[in-house]
Amino acid sequence: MGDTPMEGGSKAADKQPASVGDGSGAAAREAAPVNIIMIGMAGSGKTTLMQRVNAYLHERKEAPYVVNLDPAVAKLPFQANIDIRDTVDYKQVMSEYRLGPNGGILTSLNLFATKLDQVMEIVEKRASSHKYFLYDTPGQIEIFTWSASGTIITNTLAASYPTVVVYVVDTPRTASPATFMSNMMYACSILYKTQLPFLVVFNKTDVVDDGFAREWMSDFESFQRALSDDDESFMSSLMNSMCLVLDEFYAQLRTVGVSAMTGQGMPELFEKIDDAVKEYYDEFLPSLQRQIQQKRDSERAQKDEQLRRLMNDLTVTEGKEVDLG
Ligand SMILES: Nc1nc2c(ncn2[C@@H]2O[C@H](COP(=O)(O)OP(=O)(O)OP(=O)(O)O)[C@@H](O)[C@H]2O)c(=O)[nH]1
Repeated sequence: MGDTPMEGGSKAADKQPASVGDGSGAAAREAAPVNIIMIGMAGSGKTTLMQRVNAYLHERKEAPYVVNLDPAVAKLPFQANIDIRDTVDYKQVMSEYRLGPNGGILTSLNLFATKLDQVMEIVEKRASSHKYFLYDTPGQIEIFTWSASGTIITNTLAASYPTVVVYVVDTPRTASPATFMSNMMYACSILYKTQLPFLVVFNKTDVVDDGFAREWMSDFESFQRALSDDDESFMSSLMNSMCLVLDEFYAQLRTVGVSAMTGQGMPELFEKIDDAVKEYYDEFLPSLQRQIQQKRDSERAQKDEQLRRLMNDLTVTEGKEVDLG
């Protein structure tokens, strides 16, 4: 098992990660790369979308930098610049620690996270030559979004450069009100957990158009009608109440419909990503800077208090008289 995230076979330099700075200058914002983290249920089309976005950006002469964070993926349809599988052997982790598939993915991710400083060094080196950095994550969504290592990876990326979470939805499989609501609640929980600029991508629109989703999110009554068509049970009335809760989530939510298969919706996807980057600078970054400042202030206050106590405890004592004769 390698212990160093590899990039084209070369070792990362021994440097600290870059910082996004205060992001105040237009030129600095323009020059900063953008991290796009693909998250979604198994089979929603993350990997296919990665491949499509990769091809689209190549066409735009903006070749992205691609990072695979799924240790268990058998075959990638694209060339990853950094691949977790080059650092951690998922099958070896499973047998060495006697783990099942999910435990194997989680432990592989934990091991990889211990080398995150090296990843960030590579990212920093590549930041001037790539506008977009794409991150594919495991289909076992909770392993990335609810694990300490997933949080460390996400927070480290977001503290360094503008970062957008792209939540991929399998549109044909969410066309029933119950599945739609469950998926949106999941999306809401991920937004709440990461607190990052967020974009819901309704994928597979070549199979089912995402018009129904847009209508349900913008018109509460149309969703209620769909619910009552569905059934009249307790679940339906529970979903009615939850729908009210989600209404506020929808009001702020950025969505786009795409087909990773045909490429439909790619320009619109990037318009929304640009919009999410703006939110990163306008809201996320100032809030992050406030948190950092508060942490520093509280650490300083703690140190001052320790010093004050130390000084209070100080007393001058007179020793025994020494006979110099
Ligand atoms: N029709 C259609 N099929 C799609 C689209 N995107 C992905 N698929 C299909 O959906 C299936 C799952 O796609 P993947 O890209 O492997 O999904 P994933 O989310 O990466 O899956 P995991 O790795 O299990 O998490 C594959 O059969 C894809 O061909 C799309 O836009 N349209």
